Amino acid sequence: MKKEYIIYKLADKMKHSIHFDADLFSKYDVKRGLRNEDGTGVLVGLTNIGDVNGYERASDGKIIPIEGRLFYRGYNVADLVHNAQKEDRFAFEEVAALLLSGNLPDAEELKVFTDLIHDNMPLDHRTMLHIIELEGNDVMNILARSVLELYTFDENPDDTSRDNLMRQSIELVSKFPTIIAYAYNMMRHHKRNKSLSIRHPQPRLSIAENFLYMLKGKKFTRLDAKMLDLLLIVQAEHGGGNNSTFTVRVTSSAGTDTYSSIAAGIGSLKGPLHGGANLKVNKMIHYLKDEIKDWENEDEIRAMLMKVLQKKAFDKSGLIYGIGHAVYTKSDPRAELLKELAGDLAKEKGRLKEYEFMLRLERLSKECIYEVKGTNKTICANVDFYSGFIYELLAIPAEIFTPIFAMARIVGWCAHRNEELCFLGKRIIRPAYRFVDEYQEYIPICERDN
Ligand SMILES: CC(=O)SCCNC(=O)CCNC(=O)[C@H](O)C(C)(C)COP(=O)(O)OP(=O)(O)OC[C@H]1O[C@@H](n2cnc3c(N)ncnc32)[C@H](O)[C@@H]1OP(=O)(O)O
Ligand SMILES: O=C([O-])CC(=O)C(=O)O
Repeated sequence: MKKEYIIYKLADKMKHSIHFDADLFSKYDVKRGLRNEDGTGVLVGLTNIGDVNGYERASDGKIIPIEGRLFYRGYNVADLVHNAQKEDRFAFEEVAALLLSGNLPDAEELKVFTDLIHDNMPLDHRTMLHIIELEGNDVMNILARSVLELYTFDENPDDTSRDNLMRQSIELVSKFPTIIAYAYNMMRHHKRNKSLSIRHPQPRLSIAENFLYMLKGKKFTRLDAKMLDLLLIVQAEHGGGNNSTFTVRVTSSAGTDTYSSIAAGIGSLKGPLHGGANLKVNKMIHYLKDEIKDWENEDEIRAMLMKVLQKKAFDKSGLIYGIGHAVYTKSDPRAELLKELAGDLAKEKGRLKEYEFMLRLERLSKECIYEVKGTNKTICANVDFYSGFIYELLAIPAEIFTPIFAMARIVGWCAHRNEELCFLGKRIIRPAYRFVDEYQEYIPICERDN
């Protein structure tokens, strides 16, 4: 047998060994995807960090859809965003301090915390050299690789005491923007022959400004940086159950080091059903803009969306990216905030026609999903639907849409890791899988005929 053939042979056998009768799930009361029968998440923990509200329960236990609300340490995120806008200041650092510590910092604490972030933004020259030397073709993978490497340069990497965890958390929040900006610039240089710029972070700039500066020098406005700051705030945390944060909690519960756990979270966030959806939305919108001749013709839009849902168009997954959510029903509060911002920005940049096309797509996608899936769950646009459009208006390249999500979510991941490792009564996370195949008698190799 040829070596190449063994791959196909093993894969073919695997095809038969991964089949389960659909009725086995209900027979054994399996919580597929850790979901209850009504689609809500199985309760697996307690947290003091984020609160994601997407529905209420009627007295008969049925779900009542509501407008979504998101709280960080008990504060409504919409209030945090609107106050930052009203006071015309950058607030991602303040939100990071709040999420990591549990308290809104006072002016002195915030200043010292921000100074500490600036101190930690530069990379060890070996990390920087490895980003340049090893190159790479995906910023999320380069980010994960660089985070794993930080273990080597940490003098106390395995210590899970509270002080050490907080030090590591602040260092990670500080270093993510630098790694992402350098990784992207290196990739651009390598893949597109563009000049390579390594700009050092500047001490008096906010994280959002510093990131844009490291990415593209002085080619950004204060308004651009304020938009990015708001995007970072709304993506910083989303409870313990979202796929990447849960990954961080699961790996942390085994007692592994911070860098291994965070690298696992990055891998999860990259998935197109989770944070990677922002890149998919961007590609999907470009595809639809090219394929649909008249952006105002609802029949034409509907027909194309139906093709997407029937796996005949776009990536043939049958998904309309940026629509649907595991918790939210009537609305994702982050999508609502971003929709408003996208409208203002589109007007300013003369791209209202595209914005109106997005609004139309959002409305018609929901209608088409109801029609095709026959689901009675109320669905809405999620945070990823409008974030990519705003990044594009800010001239941020698509390759770093998901990495920017990671730059924000590193805060939530660290807060949850620290909670998982420090709460009294913690347990290693270990759910169960029921074996449903047949038990076999061992067959000596000379008697097998495959
Ligand atoms: C930051 C974030 O992670 S936000 C989410 C980003 N992800 C996306 O935008 C990807 C597109 N959306 C989806 O895949 C889903 O809506 C998820 C993964 C976000 C949530 O999944 P679930 O909670 O399991 O979905 P839900 O129970 O509401 O789905 C019911 C049915 O509608 C389908 N559905 C839900 N959303 C979509 C969608 N956007 N396109 C097509 N079908 C959809 C489901 O596949 C399911 O169909 P099935 O019963 O035939 O399998
Ligand atoms: O909560 C989820 O399942 C996904 C999500 O929106 C996030 O992580 O921001």
